[in-house]
Amino acid sequence: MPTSHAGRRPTPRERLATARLYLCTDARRERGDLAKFAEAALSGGVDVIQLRDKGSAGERQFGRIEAKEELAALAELAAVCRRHGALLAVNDRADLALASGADVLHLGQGDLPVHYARQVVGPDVVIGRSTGSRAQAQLAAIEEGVDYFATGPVWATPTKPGRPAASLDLVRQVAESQPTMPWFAIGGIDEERLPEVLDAGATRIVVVRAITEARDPQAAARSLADALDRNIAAKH
Ligand SMILES: Cc1ncc(COP(=O)(O)OP(=O)(O)O)c(N)n1
Ligand SMILES: Cc1nc(C(=O)O)sc1CCOP(=O)(O)O
Ligand SMILES: [Mg+2]
Repeated sequence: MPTSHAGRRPTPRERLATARLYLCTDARRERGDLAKFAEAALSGGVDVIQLRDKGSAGERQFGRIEAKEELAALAELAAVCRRHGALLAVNDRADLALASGADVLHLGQGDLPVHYARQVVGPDVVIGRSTGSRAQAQLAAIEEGVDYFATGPVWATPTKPGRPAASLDLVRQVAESQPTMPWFAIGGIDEERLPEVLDAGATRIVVVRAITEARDPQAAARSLADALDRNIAAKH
């Protein structure tokens, strides 16, 4: 547990300030190995883990996760995150962020407006925003109550079907606008493509398949985290 902030546990916002690798995962209902998977990903260097379970079309089909099951999965993740000093994020639902004691609530463009979400989760929970264009990113960067934003999809991705690629140009534009809040590139990013994202000016990324579908999630997270660290070190 990091205790560099005058011996006390750093706040979610303080931990966000240094976060560079953000993972979204489903509840792994098919495999039943959520805690083990999260342990591997966090050991590999993931800073933020978001539960994002919209259902799956695997061998056994799962619909979108229900609230009670989502809370149980969040409790499993919370225990692992606590051990690693990592941030736990809830997707879409302010009520579940409050109920689970999560550190982060991530809101899309169609989700609850931020000022209502803030009333539900309180002042200390980090709130993130999805953006898919330069205009949305510019708004999010100054939106009251928002602590970080994600921008993409950089490449079209089966994880978010039907969403056309925003391209590396969006990453370049956002980087050039020098937002003062943390921002992450998302969508189609893996170890192979990471150098292009970093060249375009991102220093933080969100991934799904690059870790959830890796044969060795810990090694996959480690490779991404190391590359992000090298990039940050080269900029100083
Ligand atoms: C960190 C992060 N960034 C973007 C998203 C996408 O959010 P949204 O646009 O609301 O889409 P869904 O994930 O809800 O399908 C995210 N979840 N997390
Ligand atoms: C959940 C999500 N949101 C996106 C956005 O652009 O807002 S792209 C995305 C999926 C990213 O998955 P992968 O790393 O497997 O490509
Ligand atoms: Mg959403």
